[in-house]
Amino acid sequence: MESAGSPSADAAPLTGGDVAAGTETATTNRHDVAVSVTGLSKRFGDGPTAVTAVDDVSFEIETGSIVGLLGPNGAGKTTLIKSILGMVLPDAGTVRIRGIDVYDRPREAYAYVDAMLEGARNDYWRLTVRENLRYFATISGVDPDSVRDRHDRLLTQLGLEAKADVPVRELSRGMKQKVSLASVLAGGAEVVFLDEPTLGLDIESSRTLQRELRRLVEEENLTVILSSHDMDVVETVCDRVLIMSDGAIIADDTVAALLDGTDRHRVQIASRDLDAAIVSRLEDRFAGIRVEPYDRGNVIELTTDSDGFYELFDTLRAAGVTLERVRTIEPDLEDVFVDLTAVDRGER
Ligand SMILES: Nc1ncnc2c1ncn2[C@@H]1O[C@H](COP(=O)(O)OP(=O)(O)OP(=O)(O)O)[C@@H](O)[C@H]1O
Repeated sequence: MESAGSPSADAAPLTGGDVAAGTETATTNRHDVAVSVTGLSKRFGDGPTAVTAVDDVSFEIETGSIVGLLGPNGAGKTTLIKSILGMVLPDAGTVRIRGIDVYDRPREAYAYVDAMLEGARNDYWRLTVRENLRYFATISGVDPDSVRDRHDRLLTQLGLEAKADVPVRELSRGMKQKVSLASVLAGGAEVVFLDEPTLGLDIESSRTLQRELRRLVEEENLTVILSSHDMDVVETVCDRVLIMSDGAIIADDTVAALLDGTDRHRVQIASRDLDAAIVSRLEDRFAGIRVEPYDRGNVIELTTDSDGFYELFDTLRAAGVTLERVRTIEPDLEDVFVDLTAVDRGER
């Protein structure tokens, strides 16, 4: 594992110190910003096959908030998170955690941070659940006896109380996932990175976990950076969303603003006149259309922009289709995501 603490000599110089003065006063005043990333770039390889995984990315994350990181496969999310965590050495850029430059003062900066990557972390399967929490508190530099109340609360909130003294290897996958999350939170980290935290959890466990995250953010000022392909989780739990595409951040806003700003409209239309020929014409024009039988006709559901919306109704009118049932459906984060990433790839 590469470490931010020992940048290799051939790495391009980092721009540490450009953003804040680095004085104690500047550092203290910046504590409302938990994470600050400036001009971060990372390329893999050389020549024509080189990939720019992270391309001059800058953002700040406010203390006591949950920020979702979304993007299609290969967008650069993992590279970005690993660069912030010092597991990948970026070619350029600055990362500060609570005002402390992670490349200049890694020990201090990362003292506040913990992470769960790829949906899990290395819990010790032979140790019990509680022993794991004590172990991870200890390696975070915290006396486990001093955070016993926190551990009790985590065990209760995550439904692990009855399993506290059971070795982790005997637990179900979902339970292990919860132990992973509890371990990340066990040492009192103030900033946590969670990659796919709800992967493999049943709906109930996923909701419990989401509630617990919100509680920790609201009551304990925890800061969470969460990446997930589950849009429902992101929409429900995040204060703000960063959407990445091709190494760049193409949207950075609250969930509400992203939903308000989207030109995506989802509509469901049922008619006995929607026969196979018309459905086929619509399928040629609108990608991702859903079709189900309805009486002698069909019910169709599709998502499109304003122009597509007008075109749809013009087509139906021209074909003499009687609209028996029309239902518009509020766009969700998935619609916004598809819209923005399609525009970025030049597909719309
Ligand atoms: N170690 C590496 N060596 C070479 N290329 C890499 C390496 N790690 C990532 N990449 C490339 O960098 C780009 C971004 O990858 P990254 O894993 O950061 O994306 P991601 O958004 O996390 O994707 P996913 O959602 O699939 O996990 C991809 O083109 C990937 O192939």
